[in-house]
Amino acid sequence: MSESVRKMLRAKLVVLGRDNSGKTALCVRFITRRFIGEYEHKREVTYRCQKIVDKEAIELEILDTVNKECVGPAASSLESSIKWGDGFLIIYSVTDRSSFEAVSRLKRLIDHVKQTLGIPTVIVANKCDMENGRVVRTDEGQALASDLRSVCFALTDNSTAISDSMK
Ligand SMILES: Nc1nc2c(ncn2[C@@H]2O[C@H](COP(=O)(O)OP(=O)(O)OP(=O)(O)O)[C@@H](O)[C@H]2O)c(=O)[nH]1
Repeated sequence: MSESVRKMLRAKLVVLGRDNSGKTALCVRFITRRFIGEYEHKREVTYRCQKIVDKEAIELEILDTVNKECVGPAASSLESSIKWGDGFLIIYSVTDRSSFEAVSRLKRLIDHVKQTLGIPTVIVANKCDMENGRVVRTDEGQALASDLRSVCFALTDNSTAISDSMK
């Protein structure tokens, strides 16, 4: 098939994680390549953008969720978001242990809803610039990612490192 008629690949990504872990900051940074301090935090937003992945253009839809618990009234909304997604980013803050503990629960829910263990999931350790406030060690993040058969990235959303890793 010629390049011009070839359909563009599409993927739907869902960004999950506890409140204040940095989901929106990460999405905004990914889309705009800038760290922006002021933005709408408490709203679920779907971003659309095109990126080049492995030399191929891909149209991404990125769902930035608001914090939803795996149990209780918000659970069905969380499950709907998971059903919608093709791939997942689970983000925690290295300064907040409860956000780290939420990662396993979210990953288990993804596996349960998708009924398979092979769903692409990346775990993101965020706020690595806040070394003084760190309560989750790097090796804990790596061990968890390995337990959950996921990839783990350490990021800080307001450094240049992220823009390089996310180009
Ligand atoms: N120092 C530092 N602050 C960050 C980083 N990422 C996000 N923040 C800040 O952390 C706060 C929470 O970030 P958000 O992106 O709103 O977090 P969220 O997960 O979307 O939060 P909810 O909307 O409550 O679910 C904001 O004040 C951000 O500016 C980071 O890498 N380093």
